[in-house]
Amino acid sequence: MADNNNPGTTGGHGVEIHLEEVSKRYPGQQAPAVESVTMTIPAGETVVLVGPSGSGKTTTMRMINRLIEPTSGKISIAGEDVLALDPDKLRREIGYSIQQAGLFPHMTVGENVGMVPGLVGWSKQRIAERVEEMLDLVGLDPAEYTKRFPRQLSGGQQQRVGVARALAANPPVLLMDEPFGAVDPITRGVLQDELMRLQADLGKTIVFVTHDFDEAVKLGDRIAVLGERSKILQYDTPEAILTNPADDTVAGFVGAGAALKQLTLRRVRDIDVTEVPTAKVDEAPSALAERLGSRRGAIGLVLDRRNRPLRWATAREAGAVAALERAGRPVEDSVSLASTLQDALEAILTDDDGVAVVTGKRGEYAGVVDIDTVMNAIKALREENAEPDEAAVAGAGS
Ligand SMILES: Nc1ncnc2c1ncn2[C@@H]1O[C@H](COP(=O)(O)OP(=O)(O)OP(=O)(O)O)[C@@H](O)[C@H]1O
Repeated sequence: MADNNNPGTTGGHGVEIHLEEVSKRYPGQQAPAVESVTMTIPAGETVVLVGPSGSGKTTTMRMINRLIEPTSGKISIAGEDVLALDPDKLRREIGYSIQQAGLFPHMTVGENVGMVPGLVGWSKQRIAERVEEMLDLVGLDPAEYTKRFPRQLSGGQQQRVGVARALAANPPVLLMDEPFGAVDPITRGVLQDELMRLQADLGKTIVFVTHDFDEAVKLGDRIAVLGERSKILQYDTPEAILTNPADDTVAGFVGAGAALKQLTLRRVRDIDVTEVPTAKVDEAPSALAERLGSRRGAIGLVLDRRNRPLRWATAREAGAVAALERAGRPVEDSVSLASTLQDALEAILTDDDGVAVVTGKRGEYAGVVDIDTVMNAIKALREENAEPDEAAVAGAGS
């Protein structure tokens, strides 16, 4: 599976994983921990398993690399029967990263990262290059960290090394079991962003276990919500689960604020921004006042010579100054087209007039968003993810 002739970071593209009626009954247990799970994890996607403690997430994941042997059922990776492979060889071809990084304490960072490439017979030279490349990839300076021991790193740094180690032999599949569970929320957010950035380049097939639904929404192309014995309660995109939970249990797990969580899935560029009257800073104040007209409370923007937003002003405020550079109040905050709708909402809620200015790549004015814009986007999302039969009814007239 792993393409060992390709030491680059873009080889080892994801492959499909398929579980067919997979069950696990631990010795001495009455009930199975996992009962007859069937699911396909598409090549190159990140699938997040979420569910309450004890639902069997870890057991399900560990059966994929046979750290736990299934009692019955079939598992294939890229069409190959996993249960027919040598388990040691299998595990070297699947990246694995766990909470608290699981680094070997008596080995240096470099030795930890280079371990699997060493086991599969890479030359010393190639391993050294790979270690350097991997540490770079996860944002650790190789010169500073290669020779350190895990205990000489922060929790977040250890997690980064854990990810570097999982990726080192360029596996097509990565299994991640609550990899960011042991770090503080801020570091966790940073590590999640880094994983998303990495995955955009690498296109691995990632199976990720968490009990944090927000993490699942952020990272997953698809989410499998698991109930007892790993029963799949819903397996769908984050949008679909948020807008249309399959049953009350899923709804409970999604939790309060499902509509708000959807706001992290959409970017400002995905919605229709609106326009307000504008004037360049060296125009006469009366020009802006005229464009704003007599509508009470209407607000416009003063732009600098390069079209960047400078100040908010009403017609009255524009009329009260000799030059627009002193009209109204400064634009303190803006969101970009790449910002999430959640960021936009936050900016709207903290703005005195309830509007957020949107800027493009070079900071140029691109429009504004207000609460109506965001509400319309939520409505559109809801319609997009309506039940199939609702959609059929809606579409029947056309
Ligand atoms: N080695 C074992 N022997 C017996 N029972 C086990 C063993 N490992 C796990 N179990 C049981 O199997 C069930 C599923 O455990 P598993 O760790 O897969 O759940 P999980 O969803 O990952 O939970 P958590 O979120 O708490 O980590 C639990 O009831 C657990 O007690």
